[in-house]
Amino acid sequence: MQIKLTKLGKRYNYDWIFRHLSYEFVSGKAYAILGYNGSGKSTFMNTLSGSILPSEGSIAYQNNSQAIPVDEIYRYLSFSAPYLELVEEFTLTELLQFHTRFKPLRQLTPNQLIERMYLEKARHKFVKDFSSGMKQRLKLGLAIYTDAPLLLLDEPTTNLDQTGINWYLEHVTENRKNRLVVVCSNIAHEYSFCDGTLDITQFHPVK
Ligand SMILES: Nc1ncnc2c1ncn2[C@@H]1O[C@H](COP(=O)(O)OP(=O)(O)OP(=O)(O)O)[C@@H](O)[C@H]1O
Repeated sequence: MQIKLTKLGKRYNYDWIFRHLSYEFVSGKAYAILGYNGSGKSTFMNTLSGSILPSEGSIAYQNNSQAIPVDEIYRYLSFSAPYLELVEEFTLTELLQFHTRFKPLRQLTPNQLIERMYLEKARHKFVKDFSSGMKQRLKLGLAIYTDAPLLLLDEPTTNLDQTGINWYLEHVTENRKNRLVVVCSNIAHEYSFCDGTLDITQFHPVK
């Protein structure tokens, strides 16, 4: 997966969130999008995922040298973010059955994923009854272990304790090979494994 951004800009009403942003993301590398709260990291991530359209400039996606139109890019990505909801009315087993109908896992069964997330005891529990840390481990497990060449992680260690943070770092680093990984963060340990950084504040328009 390769993503080329050319003079990309996004504004809400009269406010430019970022502008004149040209950058290239290449497969096999991990990148951190940095910036303080409210600086535009999530807006950038949502533009990258194709869920919001840029106000100016362009994004070109390529997978195995084949151009992917923006309205198809959702097929190639997995995404975890605090603002993306799990289907809470399902039990864990039902949720995994549902998820894998749309997106396959990376060479493991739903049962093996449950074990890898240390959620065996919650197999038949409704997701709405999970603790916030369990929900976050589930979101990350689904994103990291979905077979997609583009992995997008916004604030990945939200609600995780130190054990959960170590778990995230172990699994994301084990599963980043041959993929493009983009992490939005302002916490150093979340992106310690990244090869490149992009500071979104450098693309704020000068007032
Ligand atoms: N739909 C929207 N309409 C208008 N303004 C918006 C909208 N979404 C985000 N914004 C504004 O865009 C700016 C950047 O928000 P964004 O959520 O991208 O920042 P962030 O860097 O991800 O913040 P945080 O670290 O707090 O998650 C903020 O000023 C926010 O109010």
